[in-house]
Amino acid sequence: MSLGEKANNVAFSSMLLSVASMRKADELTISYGAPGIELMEQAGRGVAEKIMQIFPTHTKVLVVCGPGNNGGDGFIAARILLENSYNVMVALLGVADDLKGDAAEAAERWAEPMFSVGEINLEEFDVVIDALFGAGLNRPLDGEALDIVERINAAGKVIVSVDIPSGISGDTGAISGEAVRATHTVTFAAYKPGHFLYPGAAYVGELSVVDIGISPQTIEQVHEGLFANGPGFWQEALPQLEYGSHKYTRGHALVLSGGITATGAARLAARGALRIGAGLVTIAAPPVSVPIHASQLTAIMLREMASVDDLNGIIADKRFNAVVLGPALGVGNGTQELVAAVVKAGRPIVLDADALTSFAGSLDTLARLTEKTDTVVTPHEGEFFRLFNNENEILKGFSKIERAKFAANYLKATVVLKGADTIIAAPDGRVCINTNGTPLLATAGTGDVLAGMIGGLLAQGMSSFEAASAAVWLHAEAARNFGPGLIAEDVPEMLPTVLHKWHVS
Ligand SMILES: NC(=O)C1=CN([C@@H]2O[C@H](COP(=O)(O)OP(=O)(O)OC[C@H]3O[C@@H](n4cnc5c(N)ncnc54)[C@H](OP(=O)(O)O)[C@@H]3O)[C@@H](O)[C@H]2O)[C@H](O)CC1
Ligand SMILES: [K+]
Repeated sequence: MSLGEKANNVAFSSMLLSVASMRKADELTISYGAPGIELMEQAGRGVAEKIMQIFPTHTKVLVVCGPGNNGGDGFIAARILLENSYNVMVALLGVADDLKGDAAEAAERWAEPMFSVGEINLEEFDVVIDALFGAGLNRPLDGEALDIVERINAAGKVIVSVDIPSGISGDTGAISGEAVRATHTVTFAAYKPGHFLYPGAAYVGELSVVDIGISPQTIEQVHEGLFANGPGFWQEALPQLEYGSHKYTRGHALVLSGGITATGAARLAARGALRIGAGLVTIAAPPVSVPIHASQLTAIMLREMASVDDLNGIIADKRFNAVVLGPALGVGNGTQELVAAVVKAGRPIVLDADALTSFAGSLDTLARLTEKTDTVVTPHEGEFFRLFNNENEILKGFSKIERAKFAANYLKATVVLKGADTIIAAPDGRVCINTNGTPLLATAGTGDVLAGMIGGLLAQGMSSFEAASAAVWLHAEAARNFGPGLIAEDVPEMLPTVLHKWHVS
């Protein structure tokens, strides 16, 4: 696929750029002959056009500009709005004479008066454009910078942030002191990780990206393997139903069940695997649990598993081509042995919950297993800490992305580090940041469903990183489609609606 085609391919639009790679893209584009002020003109125009799309010309707009190129974008946006008969004023944090380079040129092109942020009464305006800080934020806001951000937040106006809400780190989403709570954020060329990582994700408001003349080739060239999760990223990798499909071509997922008081988790996982499209799903359960399952299963099949030998007997059948272990399986050596048996059989596996906690304190034992077969592990923060707390010295100060990458490399597995901003990290260094997280999922059993959904996609032959990314996004989308009152049992049943809405098979 040529880069040009790639640019149209939605997966391309999923590429995220770090602040450093964005700066490199900027420099490369300028070195190819596009003057920086031209990029700034297009950035400022993108912001102005967002305002003109939403607000009528009599809207009173205040552009608050910072001391750098983020402020430069603001001057351009102000001039273009004025040229389109908008009622615009500009307030500057700092001194116009200190402006340098493209920002100074942009200020030159704003031929109207410039006020200081101290002179401005925010009450007089309808919309505030936050052009204070963007990629160049390098320390917590204080003094006048903090004061104007607090005043902007307190004014209760519509706020459009340029590139990233001022005070938010473009790379981590962390807040430096305080940050602008934007209604809209307009960014350039590509989204940044800080747009999707909390708390930043809660400050951006409605997010949009505008092309400022940085070519797909350049973006591809500086891209460091960071992706925004969504259908655009994995849609092409999803198993497609063909006329020749029959249940065996759609794979056979096996879910291991816990004891008599903990059978629901396996049924939730199994249902998730079936609904996401696995042709067949079987639960392997200890004898005491068999009658419980038998009375509640219909399309999902059931096998008795009294011992590891029984499990070996079951997975000797090569048609079982993905295994989900963990949901309420029990914590201890028994579970470690079940994991070892499935690894020996060489099938793709999903390790969740107890299958991870059983290895707390013996991370290397787990790593020696997970490196042997295609593995997805799905820890939430607590399980992650229990597994990696011996590595705490190394991980101290690591961002969420860096922790997920460390774990993926350590385990040679795809790591789904769950949370409001779930991170999916592949052993090869690629990282996918989820973009549709919802607190609706904070209810018992939704993690079991997710583990099953990943297993169901692995059973259909999808590779781990894409399968985990697709399952995470579809799982959250199903919850969003259901809405308040969601319980785990509802998630699999909402999948058909989501799969249909997003035209995925
Ligand atoms: N291709 C692109 O991405 C383009 C981006 N554009 C815009 O440029 C900004 C980045 O501009 P930059 O000048 O690098 O930095 P900022 O404008 O974000 O910050 C300005 C300066 O502010 C100072 N600073 C940083 N943090 C603080 C703080 N907490 N309090 C006070 N001052 C702060 C810092 O200077 P110092 O000398 O004080 O360190 C910053 O340099 C990007 O976000 C886009 O909006 C281009 O316009 C188009 C192409
Ligand atoms: K900003």
